[in-house]
Amino acid sequence: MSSDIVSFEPATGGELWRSPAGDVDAAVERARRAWPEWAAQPLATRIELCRRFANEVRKQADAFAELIARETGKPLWEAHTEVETVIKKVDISVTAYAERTGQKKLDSALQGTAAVRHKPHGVMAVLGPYNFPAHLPNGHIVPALIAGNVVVFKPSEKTPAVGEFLVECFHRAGITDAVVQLLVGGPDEGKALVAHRGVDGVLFTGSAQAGIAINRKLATSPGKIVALEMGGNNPIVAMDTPKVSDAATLVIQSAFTSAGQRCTAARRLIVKDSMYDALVGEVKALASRIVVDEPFADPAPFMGPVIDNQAADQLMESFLYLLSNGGKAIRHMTRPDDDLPFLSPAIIDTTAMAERPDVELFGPLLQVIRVADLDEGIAEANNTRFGLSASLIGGTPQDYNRFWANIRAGIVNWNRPTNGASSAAPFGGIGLSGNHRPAAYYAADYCAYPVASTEMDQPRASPGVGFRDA
Ligand SMILES: NC(=O)c1ccc[n+]([C@@H]2O[C@H](COP(=O)([O-])OP(=O)(O)OC[C@H]3O[C@@H](n4cnc5c(N)ncnc54)[C@H](O)[C@@H]3O)[C@@H](O)[C@H]2O)c1
Ligand SMILES: O=CCC[C@H](NC(=O)CCC(=O)O)C(=O)O
Repeated sequence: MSSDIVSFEPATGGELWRSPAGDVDAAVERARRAWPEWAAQPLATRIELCRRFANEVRKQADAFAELIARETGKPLWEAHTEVETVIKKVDISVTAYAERTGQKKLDSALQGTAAVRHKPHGVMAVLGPYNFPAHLPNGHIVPALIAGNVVVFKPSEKTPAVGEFLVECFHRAGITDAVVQLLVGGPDEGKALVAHRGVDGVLFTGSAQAGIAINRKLATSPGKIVALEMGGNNPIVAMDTPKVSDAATLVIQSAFTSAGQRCTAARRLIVKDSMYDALVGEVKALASRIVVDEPFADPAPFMGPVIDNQAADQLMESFLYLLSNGGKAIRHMTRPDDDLPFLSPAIIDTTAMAERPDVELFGPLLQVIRVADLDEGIAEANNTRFGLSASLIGGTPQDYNRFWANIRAGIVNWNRPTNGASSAAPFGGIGLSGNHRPAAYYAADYCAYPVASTEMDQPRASPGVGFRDA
């Protein structure tokens, strides 16, 4: 018998929400029964219901943002931006469905009509992370529904209250609670859902560790579509620029927005020797001005706590590991209260480390690596098994062309942060960051499969060669 799923407010440690884990078999069976009717609805009806969902979210925007801020610890202003992306996802997904999975027909007098159309897969399991508990699962759920799938959504065990709120908005919009179901649970329920024979697809956002476990589990189930959106060890490479202050701001935004809890956060500032003193000095000065506080504080903080004490402990340990293995602290990681997961933004020069661990340190911890030139910078940036996002700061258009051509990542930017990716573009990485099924605008691709047909309204055929005369 599994125990309750309980979520806590990171900023206070107080209990926020509690419920027993859900029944995986019952949820999948219910979804299977609901699928034929949902898939048979005209596309226009499914779109209309999703638009009503967006309206419901808009009506509840303040309450939703407040809950996101409480359950994740992110500042209220940032939680509001998450709610906005949830709303905007509907229009973007409608356009994406039409553009990427629309119908195509080619008429030919001899062969009839050649048509390409798309069909939904069936029951989609959506597994969500805690850092964007509404926006990222929603980025799978909405395209899946538009394409005609039904959804069993298991939110992160750390953010079930936001998951529940999101699902209730679908229900209030008139999408039944069999078409979008909430499944409360942790990794055990996640594993059971992934392996369930009634599930046709798994749309996962989370750590590389869990994504790899899912990939392994489904190695003998080629019939299930699997989209894995995982983490990164993202580089921001700084070459020469006279705009040091802007460059430093981009570095700070890349590394420390959401307390560094973004898959696209910059983990490594790779900086050309000639820029090192000026840029790192400015980044350090700006980092020391960052306000870290609880989500509703006035003045508003730049960042809140990390998700829980366990995450804070691991980040402190990682900082100390880097420090005791050749790293030089530029700005120490501090934790004012051992009982709460508030961390100060930390910066450490790891140039002298013989072996830098190629892991995702999911928090406000930026490593700095000094390089001689762009070629060394690109080589260092590619020195990772991940490949989600990468930015070049400064340099010339020729430098950016070289960077773009040689960097291994699904998102490559110039004089822009590594994070803050657009929902109107594909969003995904290579290596340990994803399995070549990018989300956001390209989510339409994995929510439906193409069916090719040739069609005539009457049987018409000639026997062809190799027949004797009748
Ligand atoms: N690429 C992206 O789009 C993207 C976006 C946001 C977050 N992330 C990544 O997510 C991570 C942070 O989120 P998290 O800690 O909640 O991730 P996580 O991997 O711990 O959990 C994600 C979800 O998977 C479930 N789960 C865990 N193990 C499972 C298993 N073996 N089988 C099935 N389900 C399992 C969890 O219960 C949760 O719902 C970071 O690594 C971050 O980079 C990636
Ligand atoms: O934490 C990971 C995602 C962060 C965010 N990316 C997106 O919002 C992608 C767009 C989408 O999925 O619609 C970022 O890059 O900051």
